[in-house]
Amino acid sequence: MTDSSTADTALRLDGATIGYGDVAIVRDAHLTVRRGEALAVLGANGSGKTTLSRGLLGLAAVLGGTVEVLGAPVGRLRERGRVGYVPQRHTVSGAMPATVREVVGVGRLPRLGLFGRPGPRDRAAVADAVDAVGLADRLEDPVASLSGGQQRRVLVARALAAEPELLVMDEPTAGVDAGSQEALAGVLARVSARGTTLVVVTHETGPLAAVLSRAVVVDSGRLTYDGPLAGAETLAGTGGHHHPGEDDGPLVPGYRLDQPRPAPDAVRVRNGSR
Ligand SMILES: Nc1ncnc2c1ncn2[C@@H]1O[C@H](COP(=O)(O)OP(=O)(O)OP(=O)(O)O)[C@@H](O)[C@H]1O
Repeated sequence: MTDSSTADTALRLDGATIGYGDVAIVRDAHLTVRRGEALAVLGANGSGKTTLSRGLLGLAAVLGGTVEVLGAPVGRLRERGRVGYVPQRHTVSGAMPATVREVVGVGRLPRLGLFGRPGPRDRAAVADAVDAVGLADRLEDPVASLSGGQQRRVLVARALAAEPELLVMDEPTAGVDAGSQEALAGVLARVSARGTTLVVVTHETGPLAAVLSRAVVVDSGRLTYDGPLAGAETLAGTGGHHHPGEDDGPLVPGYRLDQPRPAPDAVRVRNGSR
């Protein structure tokens, strides 16, 4: 528990257990994120990172404790545009005959009133979002004609178009070409500088290390680290039993946990589906 006032708090998890149906994946998580922070969520494959991020959006169930987002219990936030989401491994369907402007325009819909029509401010927000991800010259192009990395940038722009106060991104750099990774890092730096709170689930902090100041590590559904990004390297994926010098490589910068790793000497925390 902290003394942070609600107005300064973007996220508050208090003993939060998050999962699907009645299966708990993330257990007893305590976390307070102030507005404007840029948080990395690190951890091995299957540790529960995505589930944690989906819990912030009401896409996974809160089975215990509380999850508050922008001052309201998750799911109770009335203006949906205040929270943006870029889901995992998602590119725009190649079959979708839509232009970049159209796809990004969809992201603006939560900000339009009921029966609302886009006005100049909405059009400017869409153009700004596309500009921010470096695709202004592709505005009228079919998204299907873009590379995978560019399509991910379109999805980031779609989330930015609503001018969210909190932006949750799941593996934004995974499978993205180097040019797009650099562009994304620049976008996130600018968005963060504007005061938007960022939560970025990632396997590889390298491309975004300059943007992400704080990290939590999820290990078998438990938060095992919360602190500076640089300090996460001794804990992520090892349940806190890492010994310096072990041959499992640094996490930061350029850390990857998707490669086979030697088992830590201590028994890992039970992989909990309960
Ligand atoms: N919709 C679902 N229903 C039930 N269980 C699920 C569901 N989605 C994920 N899980 C389970 O939750 C656990 C954690 O998965 P999650 O996707 O949150 O991990 P992750 O850390 O994001 O992994 P990755 O890095 O591989 O994406 C896994 O055991 C997975 O099988």
